[in-house]
Amino acid sequence: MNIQLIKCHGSNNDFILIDEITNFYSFTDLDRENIALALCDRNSSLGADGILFVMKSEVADAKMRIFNADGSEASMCGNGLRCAGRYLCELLQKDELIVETLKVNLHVKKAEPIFQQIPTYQVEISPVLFQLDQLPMNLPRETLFNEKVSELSQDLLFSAVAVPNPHLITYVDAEVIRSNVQKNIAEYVNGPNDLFPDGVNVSFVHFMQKDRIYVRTYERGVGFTNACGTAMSASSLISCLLELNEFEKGIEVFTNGGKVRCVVHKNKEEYKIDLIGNATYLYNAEISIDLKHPENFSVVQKTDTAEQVGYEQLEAHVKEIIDPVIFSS
Ligand SMILES: N[C@@H](CCC[C@H](N)C(=O)O)C(=O)O
Repeated sequence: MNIQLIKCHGSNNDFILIDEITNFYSFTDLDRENIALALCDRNSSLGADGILFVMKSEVADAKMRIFNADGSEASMCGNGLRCAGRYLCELLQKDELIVETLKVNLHVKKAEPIFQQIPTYQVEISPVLFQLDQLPMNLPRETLFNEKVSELSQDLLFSAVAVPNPHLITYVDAEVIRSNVQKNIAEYVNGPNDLFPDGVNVSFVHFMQKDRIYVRTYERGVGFTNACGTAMSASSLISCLLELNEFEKGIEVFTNGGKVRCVVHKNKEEYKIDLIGNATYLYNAEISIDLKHPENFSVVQKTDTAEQVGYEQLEAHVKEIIDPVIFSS
C-alpha cells in the first residue's frame, strides 16, 4: 500500500504525520506500532522521534495519537500536538480547535509567531498530576518535589510530575549537563527497574536568568531528543514552584532544538501550561509499504517545503544564547 505523510518538527523534535481522516488506511494498533518502528529508524530513508496519527474524533474536532520511535504509544506529545494542531487547523479551516489525545481533550490554536514569521501554534498542556501513582513511580510516598532519590543520585534533587505523560526533572549546573550523569540516570530508569515500571522522560534543567531556562531531555521510548514539549512545559512549572520563575508570565525555554514560550497558569492548586512554539513542515512524501514487512518501505515521492530556511534563523539565534552558558561556561 502507499501512505502519504508529512515530515514536520516542533523545536527539531521531529515527527512523521499520517492523516487517517482524509485517507482510509484502516490500520490496527499493531500496524501503527510497526509503522513507527520502521519509519522512525534513523538508519532508514526517513527517521523521526515519533509518528503522529491524526484521526476523526467523536468527542472533539479531531484526535491525535503519538507513537514513540520504539513503537510504544505515549499519552501526550507537546511538540507533536503543535504540528498536528497546525495540520488540523489547516485541514478543518479553523484557527483553534479541540484535539482528543489518549487521556484528555486539549485546546490548540494558531498563535502570533515567536520568531520572525515561523508558523507558530499554542497548545494546552494539562492535566498536571503530582501523585506518584499517576506516572507511575514506585516510592513509599505520595509525591516527589525537589528531593533526593538515593537510587538515582547522592546529590541531585528531583521532582516528578505527569502532564499526563511522566516526567522526572532536576535543576543542575551547566557542567552536569555536559557530563554523562543524565544519560546514566535516564538509561537506568528507562530499562528494567523498580522505580519507573513504565519508564519516564528525564529532563536536566539549567536556570539561565529570570524568565529563561535551558532544558535537555532524554525521552522515554526514544533517547535524547532535540527538545520535548511536555518536558519544557513540566520544567517551566517546576521552575515556578521553585520560585525561580513566575506564574502567568512567559518563560523562554531553550533547548538544543530551538526555543518555545511557556506560560504556567495557577488556579488555586490546579495548574496548566500554554506551550507556544513552531510547527514546521520539512517535506511531503509518499511511501510504498507492505505492512507485513514495514522495514522494507521505500520513498516513492518527496517534495521539500521551504520552511526550514526560516527556522534556521531561529536556530542561529538560540545557539548564540545557549552556547556561552551551557557549552563553554
Ligand atoms: N516529544 C514529546 C513527548 C513524546 C512522548 C514521550 N516520549 C513519552 O513517552 O511520554 C513532547 O514533545 O512532549
